[in-house]
Amino acid sequence: MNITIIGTGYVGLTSGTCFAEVGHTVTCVDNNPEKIETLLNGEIPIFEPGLAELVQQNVAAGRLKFTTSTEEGVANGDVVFIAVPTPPQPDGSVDLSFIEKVAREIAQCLTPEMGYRVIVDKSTVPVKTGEKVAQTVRRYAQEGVEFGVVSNPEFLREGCAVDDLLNPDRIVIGSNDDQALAMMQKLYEPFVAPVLVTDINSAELIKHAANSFLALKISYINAVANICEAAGADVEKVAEGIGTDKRIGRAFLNAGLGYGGSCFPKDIKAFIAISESIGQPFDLLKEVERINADQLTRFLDKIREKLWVFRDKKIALWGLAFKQNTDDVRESVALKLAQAMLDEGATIVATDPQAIGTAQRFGNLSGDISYTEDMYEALDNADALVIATEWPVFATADLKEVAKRLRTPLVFDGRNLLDPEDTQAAKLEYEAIGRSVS
Ligand SMILES: NC(=O)C1=CN([C@@H]2O[C@H](COP(=O)(O)OP(=O)(O)OC[C@H]3O[C@@H](n4cnc5c(N)ncnc54)[C@H](O)[C@@H]3O)[C@@H](O)[C@H]2O)C=CC1
Ligand SMILES: O=C(O)[C@H]1O[C@H](OP(=O)(O)OP(=O)(O)OC[C@H]2O[C@@H](n3ccc(=O)[nH]c3=O)[C@H](O)[C@@H]2O)[C@H](O)[C@@H](O)[C@@H]1O
Repeated sequence: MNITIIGTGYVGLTSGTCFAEVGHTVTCVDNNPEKIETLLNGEIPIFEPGLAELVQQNVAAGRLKFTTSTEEGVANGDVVFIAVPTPPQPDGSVDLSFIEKVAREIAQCLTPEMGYRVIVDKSTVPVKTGEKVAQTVRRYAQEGVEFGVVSNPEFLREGCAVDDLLNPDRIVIGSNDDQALAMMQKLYEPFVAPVLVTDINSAELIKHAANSFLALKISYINAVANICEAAGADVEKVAEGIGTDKRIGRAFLNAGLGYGGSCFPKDIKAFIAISESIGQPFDLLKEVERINADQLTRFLDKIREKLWVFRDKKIALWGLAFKQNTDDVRESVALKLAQAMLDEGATIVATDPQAIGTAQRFGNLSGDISYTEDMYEALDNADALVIATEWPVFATADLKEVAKRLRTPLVFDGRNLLDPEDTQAAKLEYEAIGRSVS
């Protein structure tokens, strides 16, 4: 099928490329000319494992192209996806101005001669946005234009987006229009995954409910971790003990500094605002947010307790990205932690396998911070090592080398990556999350 994706960011570029990979012909549109220029030059504007190769192969095969022209995109696509940002407003509700603008732009490019078109919302949007998109397109399109609107939320995780897209747990398509649903089912035929067909409102709600539930799991285990600390238990054992129950599952029970990233913080805020706006306040999610914010404060207290004061202390910081396998630093807890330590006068030498460049460009950190590609070099003469992101390379660090390079052998592990016994063997003083047993 011929499809178009409007918005060539994390979601648009990765999903467009994966649609091309399974045989569709895809036009990716973006109104940022530098981004399109980069892609036309064969470069990828983001780090996502496996993506660069797939983009190259599909461009070479003639199934994937890039343009800044929405008109060209709409002319080429029987199915037109919207994958533009839905950022939070100061009160937590969703700024839908990007979606509204694209709906108008699509409407103005449609003609009755094009025949029936499907407009698909892939961005994460509040329930009932599809109805608004349909109204807007109808209002701005010529008489006689035929179209259907679908909600097809995206569940990919950054860092494993290609695999999540090619092998999804499920595909959700929601619409009140049978012709649109039939076209979407055909589009997804090459994927081996259960397809859940719903009305449009339910599909939109599934996305916010899914992200909120995952965030809830994280805050739940973090609250349990704090109880473990006070009681002298090990949260890793508790997570294993509850996670092996199939009804609960071990995934997303990793205690740590809490969730960050461009999605969970904004989507939880959005779901709180949506539920309030329709008269059904979801206060449980406010507690999820409170626990999440507390994790950072508690961790800082823990470091302060050992160091006494941050001023004139050199901290080796392992991790800048909001999670492993990405260069994305949006809403990264690692950066919030770094800024808090800098504010108290610490000197930081930071490292990250992929996110040094993005942290320098977009992190807005102010204070005495420098960066090194070499995670061991960061440790030289430092008063403590602080681990803030769950990169596997940190989990397998040579702890003898860590102990040798640090000035004082203090390690604060904000992601429970290291084995307490190994740290003991290396003569490191080790603090983690919810692991008070020695
Ligand atoms: N990043 C992620 O892991 C996931 C994001 N989502 C959702 O997908 C949506 C998009 O997120 P990202 O891809 O991360 O955003 P992004 O910021 O990486 O990409 C959005 C792109 O849209 C472009 N754009 C904005 N207005 C445009 C217009 N009028 N015409 C053409 N292009 C336009 C921007 O230039 C940008 O390149 C959001 O609603 C987000 O919540 C959903 C699942 C996963
Ligand atoms: O809507 C979205 O944008 C996406 O948001 C998340 O994906 P992502 O933000 O890429 O990353 P996650 O792997 O979910 O991690 C989010 C945050 O939670 C933290 N986390 C995750 C898991 C865990 O057990 N503990 C924990 O603290 C991570 O460190 C990270 O800061 C969801 O997992 C995706 O399904 C969803 O599509």
